[in-house]
Amino acid sequence: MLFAVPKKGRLYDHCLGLLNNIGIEFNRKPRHDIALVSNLPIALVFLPAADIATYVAKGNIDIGITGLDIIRESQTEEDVTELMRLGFGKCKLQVQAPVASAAASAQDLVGKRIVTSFINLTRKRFAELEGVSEDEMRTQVRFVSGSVEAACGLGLADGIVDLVESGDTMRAAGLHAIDTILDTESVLITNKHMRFPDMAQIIRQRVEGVMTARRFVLCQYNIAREGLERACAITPGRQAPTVTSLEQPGWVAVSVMVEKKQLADKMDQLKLAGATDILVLQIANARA
Ligand SMILES: Nc1ncnc2c1ncn2[C@@H]1O[C@H](COP(=O)(O)OP(=O)(O)OP(=O)(O)O)[C@@H](O)[C@H]1O
Ligand SMILES: O=P(O)(O)OC[C@H]1O[C@H](OP(=O)(O)OP(=O)(O)O)[C@H](O)[C@@H]1O
Repeated sequence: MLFAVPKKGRLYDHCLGLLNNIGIEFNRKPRHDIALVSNLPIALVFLPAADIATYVAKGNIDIGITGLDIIRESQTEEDVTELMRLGFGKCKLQVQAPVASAAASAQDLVGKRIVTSFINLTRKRFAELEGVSEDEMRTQVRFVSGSVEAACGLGLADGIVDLVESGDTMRAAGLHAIDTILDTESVLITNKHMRFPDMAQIIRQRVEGVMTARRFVLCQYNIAREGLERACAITPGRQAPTVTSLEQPGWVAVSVMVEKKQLADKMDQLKLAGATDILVLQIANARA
């Protein structure tokens, strides 16, 4: 099975970390864009993130990781199957204009000059704003391959469409966002005629396990049996809490998965409900 991974850029480190966490072992020789996995029948193919959706859609690659923005821009959503969102590479594709200009909404840029690396999504958005087909639109959309944020300052554009995460690049260029075209993140994709469905399922389950482990912690606490019902309502767990007896009569120990973002609140509530010795343990991996 051929598995495409971004060869550089924003997604590269995240992808290497993920491959490591799902137990994929490989040795990539310098300047080689293909690496055999030693413990599964998989070859990793390192490609520009921007091309991965096309390779997967056409069936030249079986499974891959890329951004949702790239899937939409390459117009491959009909041919690729999203296996799961991966929670990294999160950012927004936004229309931006110079802070010093009069443009306060994307509508104000209709008929003007827009520069972007996302030609198709930009044309679609401005055709919508103009209420005409893309062939009839007045707005001029020009492609540049990088450093898009420089285009307004250099006089090539009245506005740009580019990705924004922290907003630092945009602010440093004297721009501000006036419209959001897409919220994007990394996605694990395959194609409609996947040649190795069993292997894809294994990869999906492993990734799911890693993501669950990142999202949840294991919370353990002791509670008097009469407080158990209230405590279980606070921490119902994914399926149900594990309850074991303590040597101390009338007391039980509870072990339960809790979402990290709710943890502090849940611990406060458990304390109020009479729980003691509340411990929190990291989960290294998980499988439902
Ligand atoms: N600032 C960002 N924050 C989060 N994710 C981003 C950010 N910039 C890009 N991405 C995601 O990473 C993908 C690849 O972008 P990146 O700029 O790293 O590409 P690249 O392969 O280095 O290409 P290029 O040479 O054109 O910059 C994007 O399509 C998007 O999904
Ligand atoms: O909101 P921020 O956190 O500043 O991130 C946004 C920047 O990140 C991306 O570019 P990248 O740095 O990957 O380089 P590029 O311009 O060469 O694509 C994007 O094109 C923006 O320029």
